Amino acid sequence: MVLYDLISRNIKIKRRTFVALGCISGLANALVLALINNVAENISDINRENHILYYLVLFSLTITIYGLTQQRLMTKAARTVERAIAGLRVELFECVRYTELSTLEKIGKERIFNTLSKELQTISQSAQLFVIIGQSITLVFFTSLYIAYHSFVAFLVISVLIMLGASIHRLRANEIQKNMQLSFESENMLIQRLSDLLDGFKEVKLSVPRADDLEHEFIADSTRAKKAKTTTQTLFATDFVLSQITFFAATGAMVFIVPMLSNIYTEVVIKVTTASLFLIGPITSIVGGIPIYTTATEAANNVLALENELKQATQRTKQKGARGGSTDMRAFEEIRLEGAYYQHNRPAGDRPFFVGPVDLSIKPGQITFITGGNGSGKTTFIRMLTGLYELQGGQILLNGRSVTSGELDTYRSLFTAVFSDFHLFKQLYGIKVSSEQEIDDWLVFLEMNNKVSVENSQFSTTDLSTGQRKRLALLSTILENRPVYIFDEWAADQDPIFRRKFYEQVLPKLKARGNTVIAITHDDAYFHLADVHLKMVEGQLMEHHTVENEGSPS
Ligand SMILES: Nc1ncnc2c1ncn2[C@@H]1O[C@H](COP(=O)(O)OP(=O)(O)OP(=O)(O)O)[C@@H](O)[C@H]1O
Repeated sequence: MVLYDLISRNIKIKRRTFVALGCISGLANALVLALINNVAENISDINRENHILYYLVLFSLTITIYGLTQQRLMTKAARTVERAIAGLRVELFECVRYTELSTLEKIGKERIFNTLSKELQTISQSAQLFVIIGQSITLVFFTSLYIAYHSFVAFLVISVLIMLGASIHRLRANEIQKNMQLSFESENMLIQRLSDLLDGFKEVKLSVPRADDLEHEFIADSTRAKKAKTTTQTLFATDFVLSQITFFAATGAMVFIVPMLSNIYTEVVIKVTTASLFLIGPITSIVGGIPIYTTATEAANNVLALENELKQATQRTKQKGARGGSTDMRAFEEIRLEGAYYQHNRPAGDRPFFVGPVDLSIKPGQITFITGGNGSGKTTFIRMLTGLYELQGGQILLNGRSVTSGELDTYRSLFTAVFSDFHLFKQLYGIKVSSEQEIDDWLVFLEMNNKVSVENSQFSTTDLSTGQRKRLALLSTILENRPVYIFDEWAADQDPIFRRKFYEQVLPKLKARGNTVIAITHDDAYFHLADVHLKMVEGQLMEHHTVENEGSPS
């Protein structure tokens, strides 16, 4: 049911149309049986009375009706499921988009990739199965009616045995579900190992022990996935065989048991036996479809679980209706942190790392440098300041007014950043450029005009050195023209000449434009260019003294 609920959540399923088409197709299918039985039984009479053409036309008509309704049913089901999947995909994308960074870090990108690709695909592949199972159930229903019409005892016997077969699967549903969950988790790990291999390809190529170890872990995860899947498939295979045996028992019962329980004629025995044999197709479809249905149900559970986790963090922001992108923040008078605090929880036994409490005031047009040792908390602090991490204590005041969690999206649109682990978007998403000339001028200024051009809001290439890619990331932020610029060790990958240009020309240009700059840097040769110089030591902002007597952290 969870699968049906997920699919029908956002789209209106025309249940009546499906039921009507299913009934017509199932009935047509059962009629084929009745016709064949009838013609076989009365073939000599039919031939004598020249009625064979009549039956042939009826037979052709029945299979035509079956073909048309079945085709329509399958197309409709595929369309419905694909529409639902398309909606779900966008919904999940939106959930990820609106979720908080800390939630994303907790969930892990492997699970998101796996759910958005494989799990949705599994659900999509189950579309035709719904039709086949639904239609098979209809067929079993009509054939059972046909049997009941000829012998109620035969109907009872076959019903009991079919129910017995169905209950075999239910008995082991929990074990199947447990193994499926195990294989989903192992597959998430496999994606992580594969990312390690691809993202860290160079490092892996350089170290045989690392490559061996990685492969060893990959094989272990793969074996775990294989075991879980094999166990599931074995359970399904056993179920299938047991169900088939039950079914053969039902057919056998038609000739061995039913005549003993009731006084029926030979031709009735033949009819109910033929009918029960006719059930083999639909029952095989139903039993054979159970693994796909169960896999799809499990996939639906995984989609829902991920969505719930994402929504818990997202709902609050969305409900309050704040959307950063739609608000154009061009100016601020002061950003003030009061007692700002954030704590990273770490595995049991490890001491949590916290930054704060931080008290700080940032004024427009100020250039602030932040220095500090590795792991001292600079990046965490920047994430707190920019609203990427929601504060666990204290508050952010924008122009004297406290920023609520619902306003974080709007608040975040004050900032643009090139992080140390920056991502260069090939397309300039969400950036409106006033003129092509502006881009060309900046490309010349950043000494990138001979390497890259921008056409249709896209960089002609991003296959560049890290330093060059960083210059393009810088260009993107410049074109965004947000009030506050964050640079996390931006100049670290630049040659000395461009490094100088960054500190002595880019930063002053931004300042002249009225932009505020907060840069994490260790380039002590340029410390004198900062208005404010802060130092992070073990999560505490220290030695925050002014450099040129302009602006000071409070
Ligand atoms: N997502 C996280 N979960 C748990 N701990 C984290 C997380 N991110 C950072 N930390 C821990 O917080 C501490 C501070 O990390 P942070 O990245 O803020 O330091 P940093 O000063 O920017 O370091 P670096 O100069 O090396 O980039 C580190 O000890 C790190 O292990």
